[in-house]
Amino acid sequence: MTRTPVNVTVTGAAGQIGYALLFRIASGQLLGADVPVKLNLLEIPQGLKAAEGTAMELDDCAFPLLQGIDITDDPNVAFNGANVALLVGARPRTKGMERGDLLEANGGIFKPQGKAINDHAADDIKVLVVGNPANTNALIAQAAAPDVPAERFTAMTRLDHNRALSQLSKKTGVPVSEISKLTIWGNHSATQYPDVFHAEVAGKNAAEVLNDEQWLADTFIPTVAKRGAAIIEARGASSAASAANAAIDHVYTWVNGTPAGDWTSAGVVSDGSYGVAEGLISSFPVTAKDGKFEIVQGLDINDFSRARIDASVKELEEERDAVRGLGLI
Ligand SMILES: NC(=O)c1ccc[n+]([C@@H]2O[C@H](COP(=O)([O-])OP(=O)(O)OC[C@H]3O[C@@H](n4cnc5c(N)ncnc54)[C@H](O)[C@@H]3O)[C@@H](O)[C@H]2O)c1
Ligand SMILES: O=C(O)C[C@H](O)C(=O)O
Repeated sequence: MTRTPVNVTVTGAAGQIGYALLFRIASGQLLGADVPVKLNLLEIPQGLKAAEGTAMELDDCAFPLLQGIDITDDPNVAFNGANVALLVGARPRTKGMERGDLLEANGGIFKPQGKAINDHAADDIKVLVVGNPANTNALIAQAAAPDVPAERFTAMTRLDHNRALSQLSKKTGVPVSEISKLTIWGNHSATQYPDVFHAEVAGKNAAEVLNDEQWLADTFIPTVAKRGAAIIEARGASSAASAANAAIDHVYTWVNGTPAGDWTSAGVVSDGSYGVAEGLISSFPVTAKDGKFEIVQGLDINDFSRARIDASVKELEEERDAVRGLGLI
């Protein structure tokens, strides 16, 4: 193997998403089957021992692409030279915690991590925030990294995108491989808006194929938007393997590009497109080319979509204002 390994930093490495993610990264699914990787795992002190156990298992897989594993509880060490950073570790909401408390607790994680990325990561750093509230955590990290181009900070809505693909496939009987141009707009929360109006199902407009606004409003949108809660209810724990899968999809697409004639969804810094306030990290339809996401331009937004996009963006604005009030951005 002559190629220099890509440094991939994963935070929350000892958590359930970490466990589903690390083996796939090490086997080449994140970046490509010919790209060697070095893993840097960041955990809090209580998580270090479990992370060491996972590293032992990674060793035991003898992955040809895995060129080393470092484990630390110091963000300055974990992000040193990082080319890709997956920010998974976050503070979950616990009993009695208000929304402001949750944002503040996560600010205490994502602000120093953003600063460590600013000070120590490689020039080509790409950041994906998975830990919730993902969009606003990404905003906090991005604001703490003024020397890194803002567009390198992204938030994960690919899981929502994949959930929407699957629901549409079930409804229409058309395989997911023949569904394109779906969009998740807004926040990775229950206000998100999965939009089929530009989607194609076996080459035909999805909304016309469905011809059922009631199903969209009463079944499809809530099923996708509340899927995270449904998984927690069923499993007693939040989605892990599907979240790890979406993180793999997000970064693989970012690095290797979207297929011709299709797009995906990602939380990216708004440039004001579609009336989304500039600077918010909101989900958009995006293409990826040459290692860059670009917001798909020129889509007609009907009244049904406009109201739902605006509602989710309003929630993002409220979260932004709350973290601004807390001095986190
Ligand atoms: N965006 C999405 O689509 C999506 C989907 C599923 C889950 N999530 C979110 O991902 C996050 C992780 O989920 P999980 O199931 O792996 O949780 P988990 O509780 O199993 O693991 C989280 C890990 O993060 C670690 N951690 C906490 N603070 C840290 C810090 N400051 N630095 C490094 N590590 C830290 C913890 O020790 C723990 O090992 C949660 O916030 C969850 O809500 C997001
Ligand atoms: O962790 C959660 O609250 C749910 C998660 O974001 C998901 O969409 O599965």
